[in-house]
Amino acid sequence: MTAPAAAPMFRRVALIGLGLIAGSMSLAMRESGLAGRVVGYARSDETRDVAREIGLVDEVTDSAAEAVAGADLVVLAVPVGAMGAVAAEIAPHLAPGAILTDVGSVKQSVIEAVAPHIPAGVHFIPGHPLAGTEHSGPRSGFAGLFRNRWWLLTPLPDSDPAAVARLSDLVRALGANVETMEPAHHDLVLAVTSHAPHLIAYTMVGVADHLRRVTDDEVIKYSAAGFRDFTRIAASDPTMWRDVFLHNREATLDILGRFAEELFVLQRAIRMGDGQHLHDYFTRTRAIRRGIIEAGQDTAAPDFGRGVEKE
Ligand SMILES: NC(=O)C1=CN([C@@H]2O[C@H](COP(=O)(O)OP(=O)(O)OC[C@H]3O[C@@H](n4cnc5c(N)ncnc54)[C@H](O)[C@@H]3O)[C@@H](O)[C@H]2O)C=CC1
Ligand SMILES: O=C(O)C(=O)Cc1ccc(O)cc1
Repeated sequence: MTAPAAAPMFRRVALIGLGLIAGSMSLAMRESGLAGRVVGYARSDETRDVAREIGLVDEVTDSAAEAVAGADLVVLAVPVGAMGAVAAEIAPHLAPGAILTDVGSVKQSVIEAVAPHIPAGVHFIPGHPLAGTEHSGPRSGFAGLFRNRWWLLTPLPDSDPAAVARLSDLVRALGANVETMEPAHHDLVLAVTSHAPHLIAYTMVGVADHLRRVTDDEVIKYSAAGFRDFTRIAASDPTMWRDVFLHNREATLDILGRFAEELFVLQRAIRMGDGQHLHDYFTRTRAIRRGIIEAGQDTAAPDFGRGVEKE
């Protein structure tokens, strides 16, 4: 539950894309009266139909232009590879003085794709909630998604501080903690904490899938906790993650290079029977986990058991 708001912070909020993140924003904003009206648009008929059926927003429009007309807050919540095209489509219809933000997992490429389309007088403030699950689609959202999670904003050098403050207030009202960051730094940090780990999980599940044939499905039957955690991550939306890797290429490749080097060192320690090295290494990594728990930032997403509903 988010805290009830005395008065709406935005008169009309337009959500472009109606999946996990937009749906969760809508549910949280409506639950606590943060928006006068929440309107939404998604590209596929099926997603719009589901959103209407479950009452995800106050109104589902049949075009992005209709959704953003008169909105004082517009949120782009589509895969990062689609942000530029959506921005070009809505740009002529944005109201002067509106705040435009996005929730994409990558920041530099989204800024490059979106900013050139945005008319003067509209405040573009890129953002990224560090909150999510492996589920996607209009049925996957829930109001509590952002509670106690970070929401990073990467304002542009000429961003209006009053608009940044207004968006920060909304994000806090959704239950999140706000921090501002340089876009390039964001992309490097997220490559370490989210993007490379997702690729490693995808790879591990792929390896197990290959092995299935030789182990007669035992890797599935006897799935222990470690592997199950990987399968949760590797069930994440293929379109979203394809776009993340293609649009945070350099940072992800840098981190994966470092990962491979470390892996070789550990492989060698195993081959050489160097138990001291392994023990020292695992002692250091355990301290990192403990630090995360102590900081109250255990972001392990619970399994909400929702089906994956694609657009
Ligand atoms: N899933 C997660 O855990 C998190 C995702 N993000 C970011 O948030 C954004 C949205 O992700 P989700 O809500 O998880 O995705 P989702 O797959 O649940 O929803 C995406 C929505 O965008 C719509 N869409 C796709 N292309 C479109 C286009 N060209 N025009 C209009 N609508 C279009 C789809 O119909 C769908 O409604 C992505 O950029 C992702 O990187 C950020 C934090 C966490
Ligand atoms: O489900 C998980 O474990 C996540 O890591 C969710 C997530 C996915 C992508 C993001 O950009 C932020 C958070």
